[in-house]
Amino acid sequence: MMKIAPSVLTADFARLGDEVVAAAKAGADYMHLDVMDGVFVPNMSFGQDIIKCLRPLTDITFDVHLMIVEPERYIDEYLKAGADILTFHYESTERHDEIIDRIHAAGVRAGMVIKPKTPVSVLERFAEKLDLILIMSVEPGFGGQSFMPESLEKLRQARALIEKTGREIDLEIDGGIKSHNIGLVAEAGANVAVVGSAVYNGGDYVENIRALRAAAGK
Ligand SMILES: O=C(CO)[C@H](O)[C@H](O)COP(=O)(O)O
Ligand SMILES: [Fe+2]
Repeated sequence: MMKIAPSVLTADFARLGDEVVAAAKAGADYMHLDVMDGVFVPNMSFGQDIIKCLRPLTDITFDVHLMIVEPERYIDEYLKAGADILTFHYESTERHDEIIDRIHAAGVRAGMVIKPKTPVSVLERFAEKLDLILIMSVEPGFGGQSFMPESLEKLRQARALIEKTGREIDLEIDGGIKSHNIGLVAEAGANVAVVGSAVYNGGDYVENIRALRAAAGK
């Protein structure tokens, strides 16, 4: 079953709480929260205080995607704010093992994400302890970009890596996912689809999520 993780990046930030609750009620599996610092990516979004305010509004799984340099500086803040899955970029730090261990020590699931130009092979030495692998199918920083088809091969490689571990690891895809390509990413091995604009940019959220799930074909 494909999990749908709406990204609030293109939601109405003036009504952020309502937007999160609406997607959760519309049948989302995870809520994908994109944190950007204006340094790791050329854009800023929101930080731990906003997530802390959203936390009491819903019990949906908070899937936090950190796009910040040296995430080791802020990990504890996001753990306290209520992340259920905390995912950081391979490219953003040199302290990968320490970060994963600190996330696990808080009883939270740890994820690692790679940008489009980073090969899946960098994940090999961490796969044994990751709970989620995230493949970016756009350059991180902005919602509403087009899906990069090269990421299908990376999904296949990441799925093979996950199978080698014999562990249950979510394989998530993020960027440009719509009804017309969600079936392809499902076939390539993704079991979690981040969907920003296809949920929040118009239409009814229940219908948008239902259409994506149907198009995923699983
Ligand atoms: O991490 C992200 C961008 O860096 C977002 O999660 C992603 O872009 C979602 O938006 P859309 O589905 O509109 O592409
Ligand atoms: Fe994201």
